[in-house]
Amino acid sequence: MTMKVAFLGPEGTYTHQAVNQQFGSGNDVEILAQKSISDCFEILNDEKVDYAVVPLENSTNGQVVYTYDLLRDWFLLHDSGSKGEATDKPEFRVVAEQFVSIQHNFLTKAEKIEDVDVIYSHPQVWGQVKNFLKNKVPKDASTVDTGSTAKAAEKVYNDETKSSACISSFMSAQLYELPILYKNIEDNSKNTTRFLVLGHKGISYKHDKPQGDRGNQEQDYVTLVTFILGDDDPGALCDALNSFKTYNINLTSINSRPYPGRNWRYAFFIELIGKKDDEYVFKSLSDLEKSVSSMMVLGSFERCWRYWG
Ligand SMILES: O=C(O)C(=O)C[C@]1(C(=O)O)C=C[C@@H](O)C=C1
Repeated sequence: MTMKVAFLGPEGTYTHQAVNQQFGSGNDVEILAQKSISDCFEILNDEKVDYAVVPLENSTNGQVVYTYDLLRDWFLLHDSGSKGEATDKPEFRVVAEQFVSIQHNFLTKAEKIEDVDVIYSHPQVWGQVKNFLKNKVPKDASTVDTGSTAKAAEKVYNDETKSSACISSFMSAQLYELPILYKNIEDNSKNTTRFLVLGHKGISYKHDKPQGDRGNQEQDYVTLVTFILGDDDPGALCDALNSFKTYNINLTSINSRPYPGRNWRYAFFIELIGKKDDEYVFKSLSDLEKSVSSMMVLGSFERCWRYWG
């Protein structure tokens, strides 16, 4: 049975590569490119696809804030921009993760970089190629954000002036027949982006076989939780996080995003090691319950073998 997978498109994005890693590119997988990360959430919620793959964070410049804000809106507010409590929560959850090594290339039809006056790419890219932008790009060239790195390649492909360029993947260079003027221009050679696979059901289809068997160890599972603190008590966050210590829960990361409606109030995202079902999280974090006004388990899933490099 064909599996339908939505992803941030068009084809050639790094998210497309994450889809290929997770599901393969056989004819049992139908991929549906979406214009935005938000559209990936919408089409999954409408159950028009089985899974949606979205970028979450990058090892060089951190959070993909668009995705964090969508997780907040869908799971804590549900109706983005609303000030009240979340209405009906979505059925889908985070069911897997992928890690893609991000090697950026400077693609253009121009003969030399001095002829380039505009550079397109996804906003997440600029922070990953700071040295290249500072040392190689003409000072009067402008940078323009696009919905994805492949969208940037599409724009350069359609540009007759030959004075535009994009920072995109090798796959985009091939798909949009764009010459690579500079290869691997990322600041950090280990530049990696983490992607989430969202779905209504677990990953029953394991294409991405790990190399070697680690066995079912605690650190082979990750649980993502999001919550909003209930009041302005300065100790509320410490109390909340202390409950993780009390229950000996291995907290690996905490992120935050503004919580609409009240300045300087935040939605928190925490990551725990271990396979924790909702009941365990809510039960063992009961102390947390006292200090939070809303909490959701975004998913509990297997650690992708690529995490270990
Ligand atoms: O634009 C793409 O190609 C994407 O897949 C999105 C995205 C991102 O949002 O982080 C993914 C990896 C890179 O860090 C740059 C862009």
